Amino acid sequence: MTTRGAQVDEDAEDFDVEEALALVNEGNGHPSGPGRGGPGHRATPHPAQPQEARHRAVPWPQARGTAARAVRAGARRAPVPVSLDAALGLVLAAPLTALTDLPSFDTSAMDGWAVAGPGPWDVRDEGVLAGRGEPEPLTDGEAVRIATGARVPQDTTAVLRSEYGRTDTQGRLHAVGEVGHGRDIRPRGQECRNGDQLLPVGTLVTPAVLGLAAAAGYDTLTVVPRPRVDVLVLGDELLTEGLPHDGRIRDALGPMLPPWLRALGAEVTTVRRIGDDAKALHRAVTRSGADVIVTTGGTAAGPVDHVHPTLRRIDAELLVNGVEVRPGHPMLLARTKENQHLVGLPGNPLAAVSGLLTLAEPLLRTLAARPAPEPYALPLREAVHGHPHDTRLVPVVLRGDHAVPLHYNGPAMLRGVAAADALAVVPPGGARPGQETELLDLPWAAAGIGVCFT
Ligand SMILES: Nc1nc2c(c(=O)[nH]1)N[C@H]1C(S)=C(S)[C@@H](COP(=O)(O)OP(=O)(O)OC[C@H]3O[C@@H](n4cnc5c(N)ncnc54)[C@H](O)[C@@H]3O)O[C@H]1N2
Ligand code: MOO
Repeated sequence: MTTRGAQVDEDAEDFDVEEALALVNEGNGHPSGPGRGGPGHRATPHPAQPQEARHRAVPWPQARGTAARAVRAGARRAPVPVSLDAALGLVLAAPLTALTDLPSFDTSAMDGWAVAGPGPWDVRDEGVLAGRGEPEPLTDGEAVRIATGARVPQDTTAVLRSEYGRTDTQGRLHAVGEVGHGRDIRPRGQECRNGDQLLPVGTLVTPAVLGLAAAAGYDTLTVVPRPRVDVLVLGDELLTEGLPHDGRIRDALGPMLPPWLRALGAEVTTVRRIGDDAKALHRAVTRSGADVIVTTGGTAAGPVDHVHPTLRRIDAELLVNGVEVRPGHPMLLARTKENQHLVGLPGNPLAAVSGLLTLAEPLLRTLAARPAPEPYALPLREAVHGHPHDTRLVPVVLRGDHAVPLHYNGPAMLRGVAAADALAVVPPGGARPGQETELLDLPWAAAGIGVCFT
């Protein structure tokens, strides 16, 4: 569980960078392909379970694999050049190739004197500062005061640090100790030559990448744009302010999903609350130009659960119709148009988080060409009850080398996940204390920086 790289659809090879992105990201083995079910994940329903409720649900690893591979050729947005400050968190669609030598001139690495030949040296009156034009060449036996970062004059043999030099009464400079040839000079091209590839296609743009790009002469970077996501929040019972009253509750998903989706690489283009209105849902889905529509609620079979009927009405292709995971088993993934997918998150808030990480995360990762997070496992500090047949996703905090399960992990609760660092993937049947358990990092814990939330 240690390889890194994005799951890139083998079929999505339609623009130049696709092949390179696939090469960069290949071999990650995550999320699972069809073969990664692992022990305990069944491809068929358990005989003890009601068939009609479960017959279409697929094992959790399979659902993630399907979501990662759902993107067809051409569905990813074409690469665009963006200014450096807009590139953070995106993925390079062109290699970062040095536009200059780095350093671009022989540079003093220290404050002191540039010297030519063996000492003692006559010291020039005027020193050399960083950011100035080409200084006069030195002649043998000559020295000049120089600042860190300044251009080293031609024919300099070394830089003598201030603390290693002393001036005699005649003003001549002497070295304290040896001054090796080339000492404390950063030669032009030491880090790279103009045209060297610094970073490949598929690299996530981090703050360090921005710094390197600027140093190497870039004003813009060519990146894979964020997939556009429309969020549709369903439910007549939802309030957008104040206290719950009269059977109505606060909408927890409207505030939670947009920043989380951004953390997963999306550009959230719309957040709409459309109640339990089948017509409004149909209109919103058919008019959406987003790459991905995320709905919340209405996935089950209740009287006002309009997601499935709407998908049938528009003849959408159901790619995942229920997942053997708790919470969140009614989650779904559909292809609504050639280049558009819909992720149906269940309305219970922790079930929605489960759907976000199970279906939206791999789908958005592929669309954004992002590298997959490196899968990892830690032992659990306490036993976790399992579902008899389904995977459970349980909020945990990471303490030392252990994952500590949190309480308040019911499907309608966010109290556990709000305090969590990760979700533990608890296999069917549960996990013993000390059992190594796969962890899905939550964006705020994994990144440690604001990259993902920009
Ligand atoms: N007969 C059955 N009923 C249900 C089943 C089942 O298997 N058989 N599954 C249950 C499970 S599990 C889930 S999860 C929910 C999924 O239901 P929906 O996706 O249709 O969601 P809703 O019914 O609209 O809402 C469920 C629950 O969540 C609350 N909710 C909805 N949206 C929000 C929001 N934005 N913020 C906060 N809370 C929200 C809503 O009020 C409900 O309490 O179905 C079960 N039923
Ligand atoms: O999907 Mo549900 O959250 O298991 O209650």
